[in-house]
Amino acid sequence: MASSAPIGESSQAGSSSSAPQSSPGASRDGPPPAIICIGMAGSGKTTFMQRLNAHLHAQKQPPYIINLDPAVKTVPFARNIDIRDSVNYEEVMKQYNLGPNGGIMTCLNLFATKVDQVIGILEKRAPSINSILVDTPGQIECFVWSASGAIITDAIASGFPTVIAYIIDTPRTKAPATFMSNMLYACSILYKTKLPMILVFNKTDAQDADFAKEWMTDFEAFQRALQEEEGNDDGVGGSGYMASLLNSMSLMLDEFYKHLDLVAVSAMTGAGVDEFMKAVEGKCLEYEKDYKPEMERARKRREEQKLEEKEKELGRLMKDIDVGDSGKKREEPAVMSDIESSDEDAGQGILERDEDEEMEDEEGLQKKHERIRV
Ligand SMILES: Nc1nc2c(ncn2[C@@H]2O[C@H](COP(=O)(O)OP(=O)(O)OP(=O)(O)O)[C@@H](O)[C@H]2O)c(=O)[nH]1
Repeated sequence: MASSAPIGESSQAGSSSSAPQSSPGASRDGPPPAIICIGMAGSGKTTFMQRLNAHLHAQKQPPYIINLDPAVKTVPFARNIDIRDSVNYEEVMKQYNLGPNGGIMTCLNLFATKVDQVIGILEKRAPSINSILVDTPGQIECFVWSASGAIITDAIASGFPTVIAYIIDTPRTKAPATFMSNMLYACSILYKTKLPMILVFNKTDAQDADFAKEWMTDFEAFQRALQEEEGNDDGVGGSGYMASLLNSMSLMLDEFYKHLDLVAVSAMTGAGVDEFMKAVEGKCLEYEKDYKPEMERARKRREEQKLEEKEKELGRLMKDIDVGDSGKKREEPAVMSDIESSDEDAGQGILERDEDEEMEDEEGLQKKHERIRV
C-alpha cells in the first residue's frame, strides 16, 4: 500500500469572476465541467491538453488539471493534482514485480483508494474554477477497462458534468477498416463509461477530417470506401463472413454516430479548439438531461443492492454466532459499523499542487518520489 505525501492546498486555482461567456464553466450555474481525455497511445492527448490549457489561460479561465498517467516522465503544463505525487510507478513495478501495464494499473488502483480526497478537493475548488481537465494513460485499456479507471471516472462524473474527449490520430485513421476499428473502440468506451462523448479528430494540420465527417453522415459513402479498400465490386468487404461482419458493424456504427459530436482540431496549431469548447457546452447540457438522471438511478439501485447484501451477511453472521457458541449468548453488535472493518488509510494521501510549481526535472521528481514510499 502506498503511503502518502502530505495534503497541500493551492491558493492559485482559476477564478471564475472574470471569466468570458465563451467558457463552458462561466456560462453555467453549478459545478464546472470535467473533460476526460482518452485516446490511443500517440494520438496527441498530452499535446491537446497543453493546447486547451493555453487556450483557457489566454481567456483568463485557467483550468484545474489532473494527471492520471503515472508513467509519464515529463508533463509540459502545470498540474493541480498529479498521480505521480501519490504513487511511484518505478517502485510499484519493482516491488510487485510487474511489467509496464501492470505497473500503471496498480498505480491507478492505489490512487483510486484516495479518490474521495480528490473529489473533496475538487468540491472545495468548484466555486472558483471554470473547468477540470483530466489526462489519462496512453495505455488506454489500463484506464478504460480497469476497475480503478471506472471508480475514478464515476467519482468525477457523480459530482461534475463530465465529458469524454476521445482523441483520434486522424492521419492514422484514413483507411476505412482502421476508421471502423477506432469507432468500435469509441463505441465500447461510450458503453463502458456511459458518459457523453466528443470525437476529437486531432492532427488535422497533417490530414483533414472531411473523410470522417462524410463517413459518419453518409452510410453509402463509407460502404463505397470499404469496397474500394477491399478492391472488389461484389459487395462490401469482399465475400464470406468478412463482408457480412463489416456490413453489420457499419450499420451498427451508423446508429452510434447519432450520439456523438465530431470536432476536427489540431493540437499543434490550435485550429478547432473553439469548436471543441462549444461541443463541451452542448455535451454538458446532455449530461444534465440524460446522463445524470440515469446515473442517479443506477447509483440508487447499487445502494439498495448493497444494503440488501449487507443485511443478508449480517443474518448469516448472527446465525454463525449462535451455532458456533453452543447456545451461549453473545453480546450483539449495536450497529452495522460495529462489525465492519474501518479503513484507517482512507483519509490521507492526495497532494494538491501549487499551480505555480515549476515543471519537474528528473532530479525534482526523484526527490519527490523519495518522500513517497510504496
Ligand atoms: N502534426 C501534428 N502532430 C501532433 C499533433 N498533436 C500531437 N502531435 C504529435 O503526436 C505525437 C504524440 O503526441 P502526444 O501528445 O505525446 O500523444 P499522447 O496521446 O499524449 O501520447 P501517450 O501519452 O504516450 O499515449 C507527438 O510527436 C506530437 O508532437 C497535431 O495536432 N498535429
